[in-house]
Amino acid sequence: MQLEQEFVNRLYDRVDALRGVAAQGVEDALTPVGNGLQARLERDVRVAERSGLLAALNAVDGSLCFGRIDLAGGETHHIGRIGIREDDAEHTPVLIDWRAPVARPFYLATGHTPMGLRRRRHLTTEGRTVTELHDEILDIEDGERTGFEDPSGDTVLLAALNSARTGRMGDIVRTIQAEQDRIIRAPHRGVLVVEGGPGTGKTAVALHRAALLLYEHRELLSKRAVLVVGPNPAFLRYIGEVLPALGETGVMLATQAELFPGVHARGTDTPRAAAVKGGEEMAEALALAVRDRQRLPEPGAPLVVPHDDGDLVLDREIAREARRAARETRLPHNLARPYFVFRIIDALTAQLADRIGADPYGGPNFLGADDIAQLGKGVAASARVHAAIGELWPALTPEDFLADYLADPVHVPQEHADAIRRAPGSGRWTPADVPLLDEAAELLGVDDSAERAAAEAERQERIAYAQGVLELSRGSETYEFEDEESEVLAAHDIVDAERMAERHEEADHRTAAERAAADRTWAFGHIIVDEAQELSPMAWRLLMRRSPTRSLTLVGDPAQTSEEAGVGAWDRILRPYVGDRFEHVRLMVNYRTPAEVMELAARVPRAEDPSFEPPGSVRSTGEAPWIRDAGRDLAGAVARAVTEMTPGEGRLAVIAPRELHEEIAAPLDHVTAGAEPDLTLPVVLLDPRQAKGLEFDHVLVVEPGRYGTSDLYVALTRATQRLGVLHREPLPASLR
Ligand SMILES: Nc1ncnc2c1ncn2[C@@H]1O[C@H](COP(=O)(O)OP(=O)(O)OP(=O)(O)O)[C@@H](O)[C@H]1O
Repeated sequence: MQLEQEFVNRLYDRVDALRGVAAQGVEDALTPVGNGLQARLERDVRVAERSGLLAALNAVDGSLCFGRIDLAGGETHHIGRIGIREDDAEHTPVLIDWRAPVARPFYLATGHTPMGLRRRRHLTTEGRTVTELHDEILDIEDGERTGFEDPSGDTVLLAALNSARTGRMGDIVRTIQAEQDRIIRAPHRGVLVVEGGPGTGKTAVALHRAALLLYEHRELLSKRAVLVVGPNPAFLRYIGEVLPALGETGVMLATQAELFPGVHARGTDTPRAAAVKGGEEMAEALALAVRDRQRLPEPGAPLVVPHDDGDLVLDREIAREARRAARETRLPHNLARPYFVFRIIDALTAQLADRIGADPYGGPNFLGADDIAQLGKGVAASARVHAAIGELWPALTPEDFLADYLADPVHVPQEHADAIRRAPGSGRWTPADVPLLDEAAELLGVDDSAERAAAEAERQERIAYAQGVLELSRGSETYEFEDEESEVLAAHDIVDAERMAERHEEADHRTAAERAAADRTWAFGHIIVDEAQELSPMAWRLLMRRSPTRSLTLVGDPAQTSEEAGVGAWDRILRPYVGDRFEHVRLMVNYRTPAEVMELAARVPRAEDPSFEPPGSVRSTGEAPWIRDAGRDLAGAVARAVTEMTPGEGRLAVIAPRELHEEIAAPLDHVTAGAEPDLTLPVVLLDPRQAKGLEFDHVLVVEPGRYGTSDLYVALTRATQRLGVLHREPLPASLR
């Protein structure tokens, strides 16, 4: 113990030194470096790099080192959250990053396959103090004993599983199990589907896989960022500290509702509406609806546009020809629009020229090319002409287009249209609208020609300015050199005005994750989707657009699926995007829910599928879950149960249908509830959907008769210790 403590002391000395260097580095980098643009740019890069290092060092404080492996040859390696090297010429490793290949036997070695190890040691620390050691002998021949032998081999794992919950998920680097390690390190670069029942560590594994990918492909991924998509904001907050604790910060966490920049979708849909909006058919329906917005005047009813030189007649033929030409470009609606506009203006100009310059005796038109160009300018400048064009081929934003579409949904069966119809201006965007907005944005495209023109104008201005600077530098040369070959290099010799202007453009200092959050067309380096079974086909279309390289880890459990639009079979989801080039792995051991609780929970899916088998629990508590009739006073019964179950340490969740929340919360002190409850408080009130992916020491499920099968299964599998069920209404058959 003493030796390990000395090692840990040395380690923290080194960390403190590194932290000092990093902090100094940031400070140095922040001090002014003169006006040189290159120097400024380099400084910004240094600040970003060094503060990243500083953040990583700060994040991993506490249980920095958690393991040691002793090799048969006598070598030993300490394993930790990040790698640390000595300040010597060789940069000798002192602490091995858990992700490094050298660390792998720590997770995989067994008595059967010792992988060259004699011994594996788990170090438990509190702050910087070593409090426990647990050794496993992996070489049976080895007679040496340390006095810290752990005959069961899983004391550290069980302690982690039994520890009180904090309301925030922790990392599992100390105790990653072999089946999990294989998934975390799966070399597969494409789509990996991780399936497993409740509590099998799917989320933990996916996050550690992200950390591993960031470690192995740092160069690429720190530029492209990793996106983690989860089912709700509470869940994202619950898992939000795992990657920073592993020293990784280049990650964007988002729910579906946040995946269209500029829109925060807080509205709600009926389950039916969400299902329809999520259906594949919507892609085709929206595409057709966009085409519908490319109109022609009715036959025999041309648009007549008053113009200084006489009325212009925009008839069906002119519009049809312009529309054909614009559609032929195959560009999105807004980008094809200029082609439509030009054709119409040309046709109307020709019409005007014919009228004005026509020779009454049938000779050639009187007007020359210049006259016609002049007429064209007049037509192009006419607001009325543009208004008429706008009626036929309007410039559309995704938001306006979708609001119009939802007011009167077309190209879907009548009953679907009825389910999603929404009066214009009523209601807020919903999560199910987000993939539709994204689809619309794809179909419409952004005609940024105006902004680009403005940007170009600004660039020209900068060039002109730079030109001025260069002229000045020329002017200030000494006369002696004026007529000779200059021997002095001046600014204008090295840079031309354009390059100088470019250098003046402001560098973008945001992190990749920040830039990604603001950019709808961002291509992420890797995407993790938790509770992936919840996503609709339309949501998959959105995500696949954000992952052109198809580098994804998908996590899910079909038995916990609740959304009507959720697609059961991975194959059906993925085939359109990657064919059969995806890997599918399963986790089989439940680390969360004790066997007693699982036995009860499994009755729910089994009522529908008698062959259903849940994952096996790794531990049991000896405490059976209870089911009680609450009598008349449900809220009172809940309050009594809460008092009885509230842990000294740890967290209790009351899971109840939303419509009962007000009644239940009334007699409870200090309960947190609502759309974004604070999971770090001792008692939290959730509806079944909010409970997805979360876990608590104790769980009280209220009125289970009102839940769907999968929601009830989710609710019953959230506890790490005790489960109680309270009901006033009849129980579902599976729990009777
Ligand atoms: N190897 C491990 N060591 C310690 N704890 C672990 C390990 N694997 C999983 N756990 C713990 O088990 C619990 C369940 O893990 P996780 O939430 O990742 O499961 P899940 O499969 O995503 O569950 P669900 O589908 O029910 O949401 C977490 O507290 C996690 O930290």
